Amino acid sequence: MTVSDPVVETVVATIGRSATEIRQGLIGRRGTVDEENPSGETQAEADVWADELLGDRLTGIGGIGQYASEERAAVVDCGDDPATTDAYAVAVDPLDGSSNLTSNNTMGTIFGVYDAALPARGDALVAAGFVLYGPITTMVLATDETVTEYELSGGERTVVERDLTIPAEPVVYGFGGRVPDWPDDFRAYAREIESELKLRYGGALIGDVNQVLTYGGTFGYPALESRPEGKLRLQFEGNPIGYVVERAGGRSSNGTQSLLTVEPDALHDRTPLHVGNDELIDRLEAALA
Ligand SMILES: O=P(O)(O)OC[C@H]1O[C@](O)(COP(=O)(O)O)[C@@H](O)[C@@H]1O
Ligand SMILES: [Mg+2]
Ligand SMILES: [Mg+2]
Repeated sequence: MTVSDPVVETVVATIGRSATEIRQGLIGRRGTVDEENPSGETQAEADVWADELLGDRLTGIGGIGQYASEERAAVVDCGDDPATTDAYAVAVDPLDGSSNLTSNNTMGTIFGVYDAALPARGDALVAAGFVLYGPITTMVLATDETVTEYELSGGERTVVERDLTIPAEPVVYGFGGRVPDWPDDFRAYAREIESELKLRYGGALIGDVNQVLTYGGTFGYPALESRPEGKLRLQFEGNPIGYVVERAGGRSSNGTQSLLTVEPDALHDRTPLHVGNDELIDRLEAALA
């Protein structure tokens, strides 16, 4: 099943084909480099390598005017200006959860295709999705039309689930950050959820969100006492994940409003991030109000 917009389809196909190579290329790239990314985090060799690989390929696609990545300070202009033409901008988190390379746990690649110049609001997304490097490599893709899950193998993208929706009955939850660093109102909400749902936390947003999409429930990386702005990045993580979960029938929130309506100030802005079944996100917002 292909996407009807040919530019979006080319982006998705390019990321799908690159995923097999990225997965293979992780071998021998589990160390860190002596550099920090624009968020001040130590880069893994694989972060830098995956960003270069995706950057080279995505900037060459006709109809793509900007490329931005969690691993680069500035937006790369690579075609017409998305602000004034119908070119799109692509933003990626080349490797999400790359600290999991050390322990050989799940990681992902996140992407968003924006019909606006970056940084942009999430409601300017025309498509977003992620690759999950689990026991098998899968992709979840959301467009205006639907959410689809694929298996990726040998450069092929095979549909495994059409019209993916979040199950109505929540089962799992995962919350990031250290408990003593959680604000009191979030901690009180978390205590309730802990007594209702089953804990799943793997340290890669993609792995944890995919469990929520599979079983129902919620994932949150809240505002912390030490970091009120949260940990995750709006353009590269919050917007695309919020878009996928909302398209799948759930909700996203920064604590007070949909992630897709947050006005960005800068490319590497962070945000508290909450996604999941709508009644859980309603409860979260009520708890933080
Ligand atoms: O180590 P912590 O604090 O649990 O943080 C885990 C979170 O950080 C991240 O690893 C950040 O993503 P990156 O690896 O792309 O920087 C998320 O995937 C994950 O949800
Ligand atoms: Mg990430
Ligand atoms: Mg990353």
